[in-house]
Amino acid sequence: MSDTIKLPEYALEATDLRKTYRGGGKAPDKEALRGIDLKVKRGSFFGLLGPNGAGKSTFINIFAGLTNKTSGTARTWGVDIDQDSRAARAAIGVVPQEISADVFFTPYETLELMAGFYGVPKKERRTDELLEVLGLTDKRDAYVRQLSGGMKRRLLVAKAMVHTPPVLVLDEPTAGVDIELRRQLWDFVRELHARGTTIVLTTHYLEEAQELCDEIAIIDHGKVIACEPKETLLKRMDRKTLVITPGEALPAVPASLDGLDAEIRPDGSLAISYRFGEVSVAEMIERFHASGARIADLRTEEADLEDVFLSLTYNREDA
Ligand SMILES: Nc1ncnc2c1ncn2[C@@H]1O[C@H](COP(=O)(O)OP(=O)(O)OP(=O)(O)O)[C@@H](O)[C@H]1O
Repeated sequence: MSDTIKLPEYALEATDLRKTYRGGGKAPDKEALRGIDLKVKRGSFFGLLGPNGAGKSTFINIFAGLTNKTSGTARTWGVDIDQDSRAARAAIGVVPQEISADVFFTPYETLELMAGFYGVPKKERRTDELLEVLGLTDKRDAYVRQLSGGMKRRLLVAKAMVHTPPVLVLDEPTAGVDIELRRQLWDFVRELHARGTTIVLTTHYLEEAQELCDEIAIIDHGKVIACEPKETLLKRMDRKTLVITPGEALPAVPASLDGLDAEIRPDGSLAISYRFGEVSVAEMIERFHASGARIADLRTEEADLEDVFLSLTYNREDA
């Protein structure tokens, strides 16, 4: 990107984006996106989370040019996909969820074909560099069908990067990838992000999103139910848990803790869930001691993304 070009504030923007899949035969229509408003800031590492069938892939596929939207607007790198679909597509690389291998080509040929498809001039191609950073150099001339699942997935990442797009979208990139490969993949993606690529990631591994993303949106039943910086989202769960390991096994929750949300866990520890500012840790300890029991150990637990996710997506009324 040249410095003289004004960079957009948002890498992706969706306004009232809707998608209804028409049911064939007796199948009913499916409203997969029900008015999505979402902005992904340029330069962010954005997590798009949601339960199965929430609409994440549909959302991504509209930006990738693989699915037609029913209504609403979508802009990639400031370009409306209806007004200039070619320029919009050139700004984005999508690593799809499904592994569909081009079995008759080698990784090298696959990347060269893809670069040709995007109109990347020969001297600007990065085929060997991409194979190298994704650990595929020694498979450069093998048939793709001979690659392992993890290698095929890395080839998909390389394919999405041939035209050096400023926005890279990864749809469930580590499903079925072993820990070592997952780490390599994240190192690569982190490096891209550090060099300025905007990353949008969908994942079922909430720990992964919690570790990597700085901004998180949660989609459920085709609607955005939360979109905020990760830290803000985590603060929504202002509940903490005080976990006391008693000196001796407790037969029941001590009466001195009446009124508090306390339970004995299967491992024998006593867990008191409390809202920050509602009751102090000192008071809880004092009340525990008042029962005559001893404390062998003590710790607190904070909410993580999984708690937030479950509390937001579980049993929603408008679902
Ligand atoms: N081609 C299609 N025809 C009809 N319905 C579809 C089609 N593609 C997706 N759907 C439906 O649209 C809804 C959203 O699907 P989508 O794949 O976007 O969800 P997702 O959040 O990506 O799910 P997952 O996490 O399981 O990948 C689902 O109910 C799905 O069954």
